[in-house]
Amino acid sequence: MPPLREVIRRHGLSASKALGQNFLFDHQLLARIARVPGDIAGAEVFEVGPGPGGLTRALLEAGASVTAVERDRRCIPALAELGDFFPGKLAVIEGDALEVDAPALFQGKPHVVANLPYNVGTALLIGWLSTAWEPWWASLTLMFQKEVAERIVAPVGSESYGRLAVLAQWRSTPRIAMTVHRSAFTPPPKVMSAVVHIVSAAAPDGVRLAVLEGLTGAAFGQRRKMLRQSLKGVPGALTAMEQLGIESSRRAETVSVAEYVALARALS
Ligand SMILES: C[S@@+](CC[C@H](N)C(=O)[O-])C[C@H]1O[C@@H](n2cnc3c(N)ncnc32)[C@H](O)[C@@H]1O
Repeated sequence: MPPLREVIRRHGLSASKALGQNFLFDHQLLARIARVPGDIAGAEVFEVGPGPGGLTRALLEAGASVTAVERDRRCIPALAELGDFFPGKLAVIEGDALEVDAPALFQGKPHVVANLPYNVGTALLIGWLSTAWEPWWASLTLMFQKEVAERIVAPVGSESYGRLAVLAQWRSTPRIAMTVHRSAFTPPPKVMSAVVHIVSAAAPDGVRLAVLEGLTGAAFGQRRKMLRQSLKGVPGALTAMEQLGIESSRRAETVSVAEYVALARALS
């Protein structure tokens, strides 16, 4: 296979700021990211935003079958060329990952792997955590700016703890698998990055996601306020808090994921 930098030069793939493009070239680093989901030999992988295909190569080299969605038309010929080295193992779809019906693309449960611009990555993550449960994916391995990764894994009581932490933790287990220095990217972004790995867990019984989201939206919408104030507008919340022994003078960031789940169950 030709070196990645040569592919980029030949296809004129200068990084586009508008598309949030920061490319990774370090072969060892890419191989480490491809190992985060575990042994993917023979497994299906859904890659979002392959760009010139650095991570795609690493996933294919690890033995996966990759279906990739890329929005930048310029990258498609370079990805097709990569596919020629792994016959039958790479399918590329030109399109917007926010609009693609991803579950329909797979027979089994794919591992999802993505290095995306942060706004797109967060929107997709929220969608992937909000699907019917058990989810259609086997695991999520996603690059984020470090601060967003910290919000996903944040423990109760920490500054980063909020709606995203509760959504990511109430029926799945997220962890930061590795941090990635900004200098690893071309061009380097302003901030550090981290790879988050998420596997699903059993959903707690009797809890509706919409109710949980309503609660956390209200509570963290006014995170400095006491719960008796911030949850005043959520029907039944104050009574449920009392029944569950959750002090109404507490603030949103002191309420654990299990306590939000118990409250949502009482209101579901
Ligand atoms: C940060 S770059 C990463 C490229 C490559 N995966 C790497 O690690 O070097 C993000 C990629 O996502 C693509 N992208 C951005 N928004 C997208 C969207 N909504 N759907 C699909 N791809 C998108 C960009 O064109 C770009 O190729």
